[in-house]
Amino acid sequence: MTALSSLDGDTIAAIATAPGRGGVGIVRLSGPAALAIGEQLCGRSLQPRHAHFCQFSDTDGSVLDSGIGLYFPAPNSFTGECVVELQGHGGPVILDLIVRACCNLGARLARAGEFSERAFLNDKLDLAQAEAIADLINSTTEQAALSATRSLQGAFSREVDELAEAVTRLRVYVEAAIDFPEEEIDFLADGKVAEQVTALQQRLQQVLNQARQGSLLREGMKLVIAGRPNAGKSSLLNALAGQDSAIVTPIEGTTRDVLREHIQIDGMPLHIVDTAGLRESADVVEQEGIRRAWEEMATADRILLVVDGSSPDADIASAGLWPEKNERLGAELPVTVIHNKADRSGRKPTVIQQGNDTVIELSALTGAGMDLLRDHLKQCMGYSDSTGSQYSARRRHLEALEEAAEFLAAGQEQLAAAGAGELLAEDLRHCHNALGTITGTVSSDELLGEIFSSFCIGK
Ligand SMILES: Nc1nc2c(c(=O)[nH]1)N(C=O)[C@@H](CNc1ccc(C(=O)N[C@@H](CCC(=O)O)C(=O)O)cc1)CN2
Repeated sequence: MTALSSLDGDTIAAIATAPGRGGVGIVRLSGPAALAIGEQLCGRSLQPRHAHFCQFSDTDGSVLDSGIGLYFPAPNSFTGECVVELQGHGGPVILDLIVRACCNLGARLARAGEFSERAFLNDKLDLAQAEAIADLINSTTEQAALSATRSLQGAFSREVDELAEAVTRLRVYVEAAIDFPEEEIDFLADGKVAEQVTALQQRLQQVLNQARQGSLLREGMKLVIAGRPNAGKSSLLNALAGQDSAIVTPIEGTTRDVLREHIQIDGMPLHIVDTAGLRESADVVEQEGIRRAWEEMATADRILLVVDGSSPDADIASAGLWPEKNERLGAELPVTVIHNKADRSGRKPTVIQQGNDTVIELSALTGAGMDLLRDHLKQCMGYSDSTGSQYSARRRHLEALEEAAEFLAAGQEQLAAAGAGELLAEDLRHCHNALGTITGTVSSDELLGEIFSSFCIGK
């Protein structure tokens, strides 16, 4: 882990614009010596927040480039430190020369994410906002980009902070009640503490639902297509992807390895994995493909179990996989059974709810029923394109929210079972800490290192 959780007083430099060629390229300096280095390079004094056109000169006086010098005095800058931008021409060689000149004057090369990390450590951004910067830069759909912008502007952090404050208020009340042991039970009942915990749980659930949607936009849903050979798995992949990415033949066992496709359904990113047909096989290559199929299923957000619906034993064929599935992956798997080949079975495209299982009749060949499947997948993931996501979120945030919810539930149980204020107070404290890891009021060097080192250099 290289990232530091404290500021080291160094002045850092890096190219802030994308690698490669562009009209303009920016070298950014941040730290106490940024102004001195910037003024030396620009050969003139820099007024705060003024764009100065100047020649950027090396230490030996030779002109490297001409461009704009821009000075943001601390603390009113992106990092909260003294920042100087040298906006030159966007060529990789010339920008490297400018960075090198900065380093010759006392700056050092910035690590990945170090500008954002400094902005975080100087309280310019909280952790969720800093993560939103990376998510904005890396977003692949319009929806994902706009929700990352909302997170960057603090929409998600505000919700989390409000929750954390409400948890603290309640904890303070409960702790005060503990200080009066003989009246504790009354205090807890009078304050309607149980009701307040329930209200908190509901609010947390709302934030969690929003965050799930936001995380989905970033991470995408993993959909694994599985089933017996020749059920039409690859045709289903092609129908979803809208192109012939999988080789479809009538020969059993055509897909021997896993095939991956990335698509989006109304802005919801989907990682589709097509797998080898599940059957007993003596062929070692096929066996390996089948082993990988099970491996992919174990980490799926949803499995589409494809069955040849035109075969008289369609139901048996799907049921036939279950003992094996339960044995290998456990019973709690998100599965949708696809009765494919509706064009041959003559059944109408429909969605049927069978207990916990959903069965969809469709034809990957003609496309009949594919819309039902797409709607079903959006529904499964709680994705609605009409509302869009209010903000972006990461898996890390979901885990923290889930942990916070578990502590609230545990606290609620303590209260119901024993009216025990102390245990509730302790659960509320843990709940608060879990929420704090989202915005970074609670963080470790390790977590910060992990987050910022995955940013690009110059960010
Ligand atoms: N040229 C340039 N463009 C850029 C950036 C940059 O660093 N340089 N950004 C880099 O990511 C993004 C914009 N983000 C920024 C965030 C804060 C401040 C800043 O100076 N904040 C001060 C002053 C605020 C004010 O005057 O209202 C502050 O917060 O105190 C600048 C850029 C995108 N565009």
